[in-house]
Amino acid sequence: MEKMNEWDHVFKLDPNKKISDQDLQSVCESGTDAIIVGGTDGVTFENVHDLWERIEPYEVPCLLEISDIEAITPGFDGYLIPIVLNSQHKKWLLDIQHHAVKEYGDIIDWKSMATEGYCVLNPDAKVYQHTNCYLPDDADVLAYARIAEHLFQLPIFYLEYSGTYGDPKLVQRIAEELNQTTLFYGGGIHTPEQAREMSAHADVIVVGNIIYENIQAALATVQAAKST
Ligand SMILES: CC(C)=CCC/C(C)=C/CC/C(C)=C/CC/C(C)=C/CC/C(C)=C/CC/C(C)=C/CC/C(C)=C/COP(=O)(O)OP(=O)(O)O
Ligand SMILES: O=P(O)(O)OC[C@@H](O)CO
Ligand SMILES: [Mg+2]
Repeated sequence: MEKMNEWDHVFKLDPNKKISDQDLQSVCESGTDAIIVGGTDGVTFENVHDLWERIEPYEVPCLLEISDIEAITPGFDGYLIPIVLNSQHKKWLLDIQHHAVKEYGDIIDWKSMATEGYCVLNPDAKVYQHTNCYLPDDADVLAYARIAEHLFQLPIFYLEYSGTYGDPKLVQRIAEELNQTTLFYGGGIHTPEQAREMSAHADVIVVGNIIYENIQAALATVQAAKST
């Protein structure tokens, strides 16, 4: 499995969105530490496989964030398994994962898997609604971070604001708390200033939607994160 604790910046590509060959090349050769392929809806075996085939020729590590068991495609450098800590439904915390392991446990290469403890903080995000989250206050988030590190010993705690820029003070507070668990921050990073601000606290920043809106702005986040 890739050394995620050495990363600063990753791009997240949504298999359900179109990207030109030129933009994909720019993303893959940007100097980002890795590409994560993942999205909440419309993720299929076909669109994941198609995107993987286009990224595979580049040197950048490429991981699949599994959101649908039907879309698992072999060949990725690693696989990220989300669990949504602030979901109100056990389905998104344990049941889907349990079903997958019960079905495929004999063939899983455990070394290529890493679990992400998501804490979703934007009520307007698709993932928030899809996984039936509630909005935790700062004390709740701190407790989830402590559970991630000390009780579950998760490799990744993911502060997810998908679609909107989050609260740097909260990210700072959570970063101060985590030692072993790698802190991912994702959501609304559109400028080098935002990339720098969140990189000052989070171990890894995740840049997603801006790739599809303004490729030059997306690319500018890489150096910003790496220079912090
Ligand atoms: C060949 C090979 C590698 C075999 C492997 C064997 C195998 C079957 C392993 C499976 C192991 C396993 C335990 C799998 C679990 C599978 C699973 C379905 C887990 C559920 C994950 C989950 C809780 C999904 C919910 C949604 C979620 C958290 C998605 C993450 C992506 C995300 C937040 C995207 C951001 O949203 P976006 O879609 O971009 O939103 P916008 O469009 O609004 O931007
Ligand atoms: O798409 P954005 O808002 O950049 O968020 C990135 C990532 O955290 C989404 O899962
Ligand atoms: Mg997205």
